[in-house]
Amino acid sequence: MERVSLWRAPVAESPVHASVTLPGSKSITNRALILAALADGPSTVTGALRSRDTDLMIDALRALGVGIEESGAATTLRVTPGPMGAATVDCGLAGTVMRFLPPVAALAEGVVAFDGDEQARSRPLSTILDGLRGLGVEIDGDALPFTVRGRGAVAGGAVTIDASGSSQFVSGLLLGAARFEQGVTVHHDGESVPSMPHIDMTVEMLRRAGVRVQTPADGEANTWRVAPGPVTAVDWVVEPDLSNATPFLAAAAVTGGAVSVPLWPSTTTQPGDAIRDILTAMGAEVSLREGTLTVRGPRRLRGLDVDLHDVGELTPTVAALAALADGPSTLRGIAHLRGHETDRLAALSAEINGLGGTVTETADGLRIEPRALRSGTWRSYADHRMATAGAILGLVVPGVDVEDVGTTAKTLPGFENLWATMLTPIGAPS
Ligand SMILES: O=C(O)C1=C[C@@H](OP(=O)(O)O)[C@@H](O)[C@H](O)C1
Ligand SMILES: C=C(OP(=O)(O)O)C(=O)O
Repeated sequence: MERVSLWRAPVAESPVHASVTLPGSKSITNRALILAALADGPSTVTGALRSRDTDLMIDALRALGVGIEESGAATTLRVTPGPMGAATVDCGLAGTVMRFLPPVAALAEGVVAFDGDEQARSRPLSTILDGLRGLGVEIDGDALPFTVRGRGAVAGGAVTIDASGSSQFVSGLLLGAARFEQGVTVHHDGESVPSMPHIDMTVEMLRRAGVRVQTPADGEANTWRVAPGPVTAVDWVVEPDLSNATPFLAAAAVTGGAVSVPLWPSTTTQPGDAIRDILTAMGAEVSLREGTLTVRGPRRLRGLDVDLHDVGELTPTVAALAALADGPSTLRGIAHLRGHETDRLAALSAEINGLGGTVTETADGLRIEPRALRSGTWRSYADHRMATAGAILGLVVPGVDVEDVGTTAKTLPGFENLWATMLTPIGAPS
């Protein structure tokens, strides 16, 4: 039987005081790579995240025929578009790869075969594959593995999809659409679309690349339109990953310490920015001064009732915080998390309850009653954010063994070292 590695989450012996610099955003990096691959000339991506999800994107684009070279540093990439042809794409467990690349593959001349991790085969995908079929693309399959029969051109046009399962269905269709003959008009019909800031990120980056985009804010409800036209090469500068900053900020909140994250953008479409309001609502003191975000933990962490529909990515961090609060919490609006890396609602309730907590799943979220937690194994389910949630609990619950902490490499390689450095008292030898 395969042995799963266990990582004993370090306990914070005293309130955590640290400054933590985070690598680039996964979501911005993978969008920049796609837009650079479709651009009318070479682009650079500075501050790119290098992690499993972004390296899978790089490998896939290279396989399609795009030139991607490191320029001086691994985080500075020079991207040179080229003729795209037949390729094999490994999506791993990356939603951004499995949903953003099929429209790009449709523009290649040749068969592009997609596959990914076993666990990725159950992530929702048919919405975007059917959407592409509606735009004239030939695809075999409805989930991983599937094949796109690229013909070097896509007709494009209007398509109606139900994107209530993932914002990435909308983002994926929009990102490639300037290169479709008629562009695209995506109309959403269904329950509300989650993770809207991520669609705003897509729109903002398309506009920065000179693409004309209409959004529901321009008047037509639930409708996004991308005009056909060139994608301008841009020198992208990637912001730090604010979602990956949240476990570190949570460390201040649960230990009554102070953690700073430099280079916090003053305005951003990253959903991680919402952690400021969430931690404030839980009683922490949060300040953003001269580009550095600082969280000072409260003496008592309050429970909260919060709708995370727009920022579902933050749920594992918020659930860990809630499990350590002094009153009950309700996290709502996140039914779509059942289709994330794992069913995060089931995983969070099983694991917190496994440590003695009281968490119940609701139709669209979690209800968390704080309890004194005890030691135990914390399963990660190949989910980077499950692993970091276990690390947060382990700061104050001795004896939490996180399974497969290496899964954090999906978006944050070297997480354990960053975590250990955060816990090293300032001035102590590291
Ligand atoms: O477009 C993106 O970069 C992302 C969109 C969101 O997906 P969902 O809309 O499926 O939640 C988010 O959770 C994911 O981590 C990244
Ligand atoms: C949902 C997530 O990832 P993905 O991009 O694989 O959907 C996430 O990072 O929380």
